[in-house]
Amino acid sequence: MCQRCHLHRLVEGSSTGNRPLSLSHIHWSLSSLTALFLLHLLRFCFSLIQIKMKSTATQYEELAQQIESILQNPEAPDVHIPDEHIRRRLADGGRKLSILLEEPRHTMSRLEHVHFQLPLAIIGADTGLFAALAAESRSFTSNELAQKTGVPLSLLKRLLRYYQALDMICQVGNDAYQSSNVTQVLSNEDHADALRFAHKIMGPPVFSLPDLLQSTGYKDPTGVMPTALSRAHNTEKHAYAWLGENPWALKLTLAYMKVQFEGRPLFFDVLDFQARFGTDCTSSTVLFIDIGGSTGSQSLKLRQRYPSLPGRVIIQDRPEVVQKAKSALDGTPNIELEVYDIFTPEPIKGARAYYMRKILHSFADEKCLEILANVKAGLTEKSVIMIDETVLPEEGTRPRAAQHDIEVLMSVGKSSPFLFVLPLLGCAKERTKLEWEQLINEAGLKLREVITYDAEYYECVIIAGL
Ligand SMILES: C[S@@+](CC[C@H](N)C(=O)[O-])C[C@H]1O[C@@H](n2cnc3c(N)ncnc32)[C@H](O)[C@@H]1O
Repeated sequence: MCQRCHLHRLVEGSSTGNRPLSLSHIHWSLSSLTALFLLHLLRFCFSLIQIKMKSTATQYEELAQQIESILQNPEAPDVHIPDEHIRRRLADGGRKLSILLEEPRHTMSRLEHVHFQLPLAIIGADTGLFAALAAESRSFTSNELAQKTGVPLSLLKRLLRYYQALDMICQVGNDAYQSSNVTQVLSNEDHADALRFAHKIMGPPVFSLPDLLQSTGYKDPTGVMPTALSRAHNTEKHAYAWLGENPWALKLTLAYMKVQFEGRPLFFDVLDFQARFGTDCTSSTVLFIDIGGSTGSQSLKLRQRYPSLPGRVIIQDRPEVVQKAKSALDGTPNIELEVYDIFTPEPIKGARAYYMRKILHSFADEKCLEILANVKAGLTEKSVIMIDETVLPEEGTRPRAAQHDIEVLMSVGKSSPFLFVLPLLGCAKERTKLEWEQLINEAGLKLREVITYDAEYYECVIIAGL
C-alpha cells in the first residue's frame, strides 16, 4: 500500500469507528506521515534547486558571453569604464574569480610559472620587440619582427607564442601579432628599467628569502642587518648607501620609484595645498620642503598645480640623488636642491610644509623617531609635517600594498649593528593607522589629519604638527 492510501485509511478508520488502531500502529503511521512530508519537501527543494541551477547556469553563460565580447573588442567605446570605482571592482572581481575557478592543476601551474613573466618581459623590452609592436597600430608578421629585432625567427616564434599566451601582446591571425595595452606599457624605457629593478635588484633577495627565514628560525627580519637584499648583493651597507655606490642600481631604482606613481592621484587632488598652507606667502617664504624628494616629481607637480603661488620649494636628498635631480630638473625654475641627511637636524626652520613621501616606510620605528625629531627641530606653530605613505587596512589588503610591505621587509635594515642582536626592537614596514598614530605620538607630535587620496593603494597624507 502506498503511503498516501495508508494515510487515507488511517483517517477513515478513526472516523468510521472501525477496529481501533494500536499505539504502535499509530506510531508507525505517524512516522510514515513524516516520511511522506519529508519526501515531498525534498522533491520540492530539488525542483527549486534545478530551477536555480538552470537560471544560474544561464546567468553564467550570459556573463561569459559578455566577458568574451569585451575581450574580442577591447577598444570598443562601450568597454571604456569611466567610473574608477566600477573599474576597480571589475578588475578585483575578475582576478579573484579567475583564482576561484582554478582546479588544483591550474593553481600549481600559476605559482610554478609566475616568476617566468618578469625575465621574459625584460627580454621583450631588451630586444626591442615590444617597442617595435607598439610603434604602429597595425599587425606584424613574425618575419618582420625578426628583422626589426635581430632575433632569429626560430627563437622569436617561441617568444611570440609565450607573449600572446601571457597576454603581453595580441595574436590576431596565424602569423599576425599586434600590440595590446600591456605591450604599450612594456615598450616604455622607464617601465623596462622598473622591471629590471624588480629582476636584478629584488629578484635575488626574494628567491633567497625562504632560506634566510628558515636559517633565522623565522625571526622578524625587518629593520635588521643583514637584510635579504644586502645578503643577496653581498654588501654590509644599508640599501640607500649601497645604491649610492652602484650607479646602475640607482638608475633602475629611480626609474622604479618614478614609475610606481604614474597615472595615480596625488595628495593635491583632495587637499587644497594653497588654501591650507599657502596663504600670506611671499617669495622668501619656505613653502614646501620635499625631504628625500628624489628627482623631484612631487615638487614639480606642486609647482605645476599652483603656478602663481609664491614661496620657495626645496628638494633635500642624498648627494648622489641630488646630482641626478640636477639633470632631471634641468632648467626648471623655482625648485631648489639641497644635499641633506635625514639623520641630522633639519637646517631650514619654519617651512610651511615638511613633506616626506615614502621615506618612513623604509625605516624601523626608532629610526623614524630620529628622523621625525630632526624634522621637528625645524617646525614652528605655522609648520606641518606631511607624511605621504600607505596606511594599510586591518583587513582585506589588496596585493600591491601587501607586496610592497614584503619589499621593504627584504630591503631595508638598521644601520646600527647593536640592534642586530635585538631584532624585535624595530621594523621597517608599511604601517596601519594605529601604527602611524603610535609613531607620531611617540615623536611628540600632534596628529591632525589622515587624508586618503588614493583608495586603491591606501595612499594617505598624514598631517602632523606641534
Ligand atoms: C623611496 S624613495 C622616495 C622618493 C620620493 N620621496 C618619492 O616619493 O618619489 C626614498 C628617498 O629617500 C632618500 N633618502 C634615503 N636615505 C636618506 C638620507 N639619509 N638622507 C636624505 N635622503 C635619504 C633616497 O635617496 C630616496 O630618494
